[in-house]
Amino acid sequence: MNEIELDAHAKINLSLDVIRKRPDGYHDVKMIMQSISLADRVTVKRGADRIEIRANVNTIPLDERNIAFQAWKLMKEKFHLPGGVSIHLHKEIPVEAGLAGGSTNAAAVLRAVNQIFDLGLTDLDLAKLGGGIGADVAFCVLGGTALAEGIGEILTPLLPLPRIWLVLVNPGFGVSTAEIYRRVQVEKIMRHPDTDALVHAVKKGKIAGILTQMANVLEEVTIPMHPDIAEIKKVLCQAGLSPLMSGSGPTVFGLAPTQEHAVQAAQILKPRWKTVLVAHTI
Ligand SMILES: C[C@@](CO)(OP(=O)(O)O)[C@H](O)COP(=O)(O)OP(=O)(O)OC[C@H]1O[C@@H](n2ccc(N)nc2=O)[C@H](O)[C@@H]1O
Ligand SMILES: Nc1ncnc2c1ncn2[C@@H]1O[C@H](COP(=O)(O)OP(=O)(O)O)[C@@H](O)[C@H]1O
Repeated sequence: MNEIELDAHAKINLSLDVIRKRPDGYHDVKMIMQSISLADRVTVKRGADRIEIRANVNTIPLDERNIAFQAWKLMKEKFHLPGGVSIHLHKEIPVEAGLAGGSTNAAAVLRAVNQIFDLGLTDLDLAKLGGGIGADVAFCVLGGTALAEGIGEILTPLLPLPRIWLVLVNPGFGVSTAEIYRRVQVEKIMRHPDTDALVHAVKKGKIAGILTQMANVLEEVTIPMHPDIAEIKKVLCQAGLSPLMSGSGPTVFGLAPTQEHAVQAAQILKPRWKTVLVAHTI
């Protein structure tokens, strides 16, 4: 096999708690992660002795700063792979959006290289390798619903949820994850999510329990910097959806009772915000 094309799914955080700042500057977190249907299309092709990255957008770097490049470099060095690859990223996931757009591209490259070079690695092997590239990469390899701890790389898979429809609203500007974590003051966090209660609700597939427990402590940092996010949450609430900021933001997702409800709410929101998408949990 010389070429492989994969869907690289985005994630949302049904909850996000920051526990402490670590001596290495990273933060220990506790989050419930959920893969969603929104996806980039990643094509990896075996090629001459170099790496080439192309994309359908001009908002991401196409050199060694691209996390897909780092994923290939890791695999090439670790497994002494011959030659190079050409990678095409068809981005559908907004950039710097809190949806793990970069991490999921890296995860797709790990999976594709494993198949193209017939390395025989398991998803768990790949997730472990991914943890060395970025905090969210391990989850993006495994996908589904999971409790993430450590810096995000220690994963406990949870039972898949029934399909939940959602509306994603992205205001059209990016947020730097590093900057948001730099500004977090753990001792000043007002409301920590009850992660155990949320895990329980997820295990029971109780959507009502999930809705009441969803919380993201990074909202306390990102929203004062970008009040647009509070406005999006308000409008989603008025449309009958349960809203939460994903990751470090700025994308807000709203859980809808039905697909029709999500589609109708999205129609109302579309004229106002740069990107409004209907998706579902997978
Ligand atoms: C906030 C979350 C929630 O899922 O997602 P996004 O908003 O990025 O999608 C993640 O914790 C983001 O994970 P990811 O985006 O992979 O982080 P990385 O590239 O490894 O780190 C970017 C920077 O964020 C900070 N960082 C990241 C993760 C973490 N647990 N503690 C941190 O302090 C570090 O300063 C790091 O240099
Ligand atoms: N393949 C990629 N796709 C998206 N962003 C990338 C990629 N490679 C590197 N980046 C960089 O990663 C940073 C975070 O982007 P992204 O992963 O989309 O956001 P988030 O961490 O909020 O989910 C941005 O500065 C972006 O330029």
